[in-house]
Amino acid sequence: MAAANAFKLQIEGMDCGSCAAKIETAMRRLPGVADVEVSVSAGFMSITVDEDRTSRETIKAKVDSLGFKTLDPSLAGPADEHNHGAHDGVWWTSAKGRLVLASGALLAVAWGVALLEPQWAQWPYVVAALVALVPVVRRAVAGALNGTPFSIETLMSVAAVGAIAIGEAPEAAVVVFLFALGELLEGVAANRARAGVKALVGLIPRTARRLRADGIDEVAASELAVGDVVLVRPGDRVPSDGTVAEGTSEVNEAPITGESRPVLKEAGASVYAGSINADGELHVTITKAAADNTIARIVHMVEEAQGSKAPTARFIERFSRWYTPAAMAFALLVILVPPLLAGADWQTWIYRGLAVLLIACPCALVISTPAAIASGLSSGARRGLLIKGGAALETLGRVKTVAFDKTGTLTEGRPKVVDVVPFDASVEAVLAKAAAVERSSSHPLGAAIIEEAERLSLEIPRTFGGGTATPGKAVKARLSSGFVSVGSPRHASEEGLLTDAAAERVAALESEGKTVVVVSEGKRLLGLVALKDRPREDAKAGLERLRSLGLRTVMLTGDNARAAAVIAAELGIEQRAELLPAAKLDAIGAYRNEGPIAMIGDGVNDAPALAAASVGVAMGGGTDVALETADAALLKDSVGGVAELVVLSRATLSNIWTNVALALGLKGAFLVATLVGATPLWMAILADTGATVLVTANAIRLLRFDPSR
Ligand SMILES: Nc1ncnc2c1ncn2[C@@H]1O[C@H](COP(=O)(O)OP(=O)(O)OP(=O)(O)O)[C@@H](O)[C@H]1O
Ligand SMILES: [Zn+2]
Repeated sequence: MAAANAFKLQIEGMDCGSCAAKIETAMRRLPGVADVEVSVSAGFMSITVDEDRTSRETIKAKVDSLGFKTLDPSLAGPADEHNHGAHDGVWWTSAKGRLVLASGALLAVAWGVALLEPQWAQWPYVVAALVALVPVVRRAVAGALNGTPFSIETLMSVAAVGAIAIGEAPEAAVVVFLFALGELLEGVAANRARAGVKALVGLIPRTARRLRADGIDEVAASELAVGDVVLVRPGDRVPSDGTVAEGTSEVNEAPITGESRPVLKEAGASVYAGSINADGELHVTITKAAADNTIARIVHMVEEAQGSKAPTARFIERFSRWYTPAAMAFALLVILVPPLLAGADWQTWIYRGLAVLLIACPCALVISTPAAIASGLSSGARRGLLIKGGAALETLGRVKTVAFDKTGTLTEGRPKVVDVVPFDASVEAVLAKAAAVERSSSHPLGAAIIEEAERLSLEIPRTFGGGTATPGKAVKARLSSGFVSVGSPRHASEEGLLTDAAAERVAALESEGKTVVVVSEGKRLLGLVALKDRPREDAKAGLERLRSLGLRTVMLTGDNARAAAVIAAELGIEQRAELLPAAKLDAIGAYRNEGPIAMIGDGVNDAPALAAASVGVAMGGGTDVALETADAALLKDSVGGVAELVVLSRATLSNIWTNVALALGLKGAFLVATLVGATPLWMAILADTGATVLVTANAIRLLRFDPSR
């Protein structure tokens, strides 16, 4: 069976960003490899390969031969089982850590020998340099054999061997030690970011109290099955996603939404694994197995997102591909030109050329972007701002216009019936027939009508065959008395159903900010139902903050123009109303021509609009739809979260540029200093290792960044 298989390998030891390119190049040279993507920040490789042509073992052996270590996540157990990746142990237990220790110790010994017996000192330094150099040279050779001759390791090997050759062994030893130290540090930012998100899973309790007919079992939370009922006492964390079967309590959902404000939960409400039950006892019916819990999926999504490369990261990777050979060529010129053309001293210029090689090392530059993005995504996830990749994050940071859907986004999405105006039927008949038709619709207006009919204990008639909905217009179904349609006044007047008197009533209701639907049977107008939705509590403040960020805000709605104008005026936002679904897409397209646009919707009936925008953001407290549909999701129901998303994305972008400037600036300064002979070799490596430290520290700052201020 010839099967192209896609699988993932966890890879340990990828700290310098160019490692990814090196592995990808080597993989593409293997037979049967269709697709490969390596993520340094997430520490894994996704590969699609025909396993008849190249086996999984060969692939692993190949990756290992390049100087990394592979772990098979499918062998390591499910993702939530403390599969904390390679870097969880203390640093000195890792291969890189041990190398740093060994190389540092040898360096110290050599230094001691130099103090006591200066004439012997050269040799201990050579040993110290070679020991730390062996793994580097091995990786350089493996890279060269697999299609990446110009790697960071090549730069390093040439520089160190060259230094030993010209009798500068002490400097060579310090340089390889600092290089090893830099490599150890390079993973720190990404690891901190990864650990920050993983910690969320740690909030799920390990055990649960499962209710049985005759008592309570204490079971592992991972063993809970859908349908089990568990007891959650005050102070306990919810062990798995579920719905409240019994009891009332305030629950803190901070692990999901990032907002530690108690939410009242009653029978029927959903609760999420990891949230804390504050005051009452709850019986919760489990609806998700451990691996499908919302919080586990969020962590998984963030890890995937950290793995996908942002455009800037791709650019820098491509850049470093020609950068390294160019740097080597430049170093060669530095060595050759002054002695040959100006008769300068060879020893001096070889020394300076080698320093140029070290300065040219691109590690700091290569990690500048992924380190910042990993931190930014992680920081967001812990505040209920879920961004599904570096590309979405970059777009969010550049957005010019923010468009909002009205229902369920700017408003609470729970409209209430406020007036029923009967024409050719009783109030009860209008509501009951409308409710019957709306049963086949998922529209919030429909839900409100059904709720009102039920509140009045009306008998809702039966329908024959399903209903048919015309999105943005109406929904229709057949009752025993005939075809009943519930729809927008505009649709009704197109159908010639609206009398002048009715149209006047509609206009009057609409200018009070209400949404009116027309209920008709055949060609007979039965009546009108007016509904009203409330703006979200923080809608006004949230929009103001967006405008203070220099963004244009606009509300796009299918609702009537009068009601839209009333709400828009209240919130202070531009509006476009009576947009049929296709017209919404056109409007988004038009804004998009002027610059990147973000569309915010509830993800339920506006998925096409979210997809049409430069970046789609779904808002809806941890619902599945919100999680799956868009490029980003707000896990808290707040308009203010949109501004936080933009602020966080902008901060991440500027963090990236600070990193790039730090890396390039430091290199530039060292380059000048070296050419005029002011920098010794061992200091030249600081141009890269030092920059790596600065870049890492700067990226980590994002983890503590608070976008709500
Ligand atoms: N199931 C339905 N029942 C009654 N009226 C409907 C239904 N579906 C659509 N309509 C009518 O069409 C209009 C536009 O609907 P549409 O779904 O496009 O917008 P919306 O969801 O109400 O508002 P927004 O676009 O802000 O989310 C509604 O205001 C209503 O008058
Ligand atoms: Zn480097």
